[in-house]
Amino acid sequence: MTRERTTAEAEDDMPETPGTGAGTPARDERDARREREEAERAGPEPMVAVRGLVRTYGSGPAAVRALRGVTFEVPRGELVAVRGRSGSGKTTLLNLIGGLDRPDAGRVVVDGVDLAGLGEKRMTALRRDRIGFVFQSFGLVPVLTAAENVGVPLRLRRVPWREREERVDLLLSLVGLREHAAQRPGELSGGQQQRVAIARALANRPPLLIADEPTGQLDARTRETVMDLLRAVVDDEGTTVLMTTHDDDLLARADRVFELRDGLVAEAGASPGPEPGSGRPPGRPSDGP
Ligand SMILES: Nc1ncnc2c1ncn2[C@@H]1O[C@H](COP(=O)(O)OP(=O)(O)OP(=O)(O)O)[C@@H](O)[C@H]1O
Repeated sequence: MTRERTTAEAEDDMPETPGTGAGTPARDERDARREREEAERAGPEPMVAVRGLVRTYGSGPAAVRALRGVTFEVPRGELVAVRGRSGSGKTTLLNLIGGLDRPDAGRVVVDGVDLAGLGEKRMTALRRDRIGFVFQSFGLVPVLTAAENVGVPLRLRRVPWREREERVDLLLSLVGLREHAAQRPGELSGGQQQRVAIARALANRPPLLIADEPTGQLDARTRETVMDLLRAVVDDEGTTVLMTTHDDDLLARADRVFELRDGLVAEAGASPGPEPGSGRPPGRPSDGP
């Protein structure tokens, strides 16, 4: 396939004139333009870009090298799963991407923001506004009702009462729990609690939802509902979801699966029904990279 020559490529073929050599302002401008054009050709920037991530716990002979140079990307609008044996570093990886922990080396860019450049205040704001977290243990406040739990992130952002009520109502409908709005976590099943946690994570309309073993504590039937919900969050809400899981059924519903092994990551496969033109082969995730 032929494509039109870019301005930078056309300029490259032009004879050098005095004053346009390497290191000159004209050359710098040309390089910058070429980078912009390459970025445009490469398409939208990923929701998450991780480069050479290293995280070691402790030091000396007892040191645990949880991540030894992890590089991967999470494209926007996909349900992406990370799997790996217990202790392979999945939670460590999510904590670094979610800004809950800092790496020893490497880069994490979330929604175009390089986390390394953020102080604690801006990191907190990024976590609040751009990332929703869902944990295996739900993390709901026991004394608050389902509706109040979902409304917590909105209160933190001082969203006015009426707008808050509307958003909470919409979110509880989305997760199928409108009828349970006034119940406290202790009065809900595990699957219902996880759905409240997902609704709460979506309260601030984060572009990225991070979920650590979201179906880990659930029985088969409630797992199904939560899996449907995560798929709907991606397909209907346009949210990007990055999750860790051991659950084969959930892995099969992911658009992309990465495997963490020996502190490194490899793409393990894609689920059936790739997007037209994505070039990804159909089929369940393979057993290894
Ligand atoms: N705070 C910590 N201090 C010391 N070692 C840690 C700490 N957190 C994790 N580790 C170690 O780092 C390695 C990776 O742990 P991590 O929790 O990221 O794995 P995981 O893949 O999420 O495991 P699981 O599936 O069991 O949750 C493990 O060997 C673990 O023991």
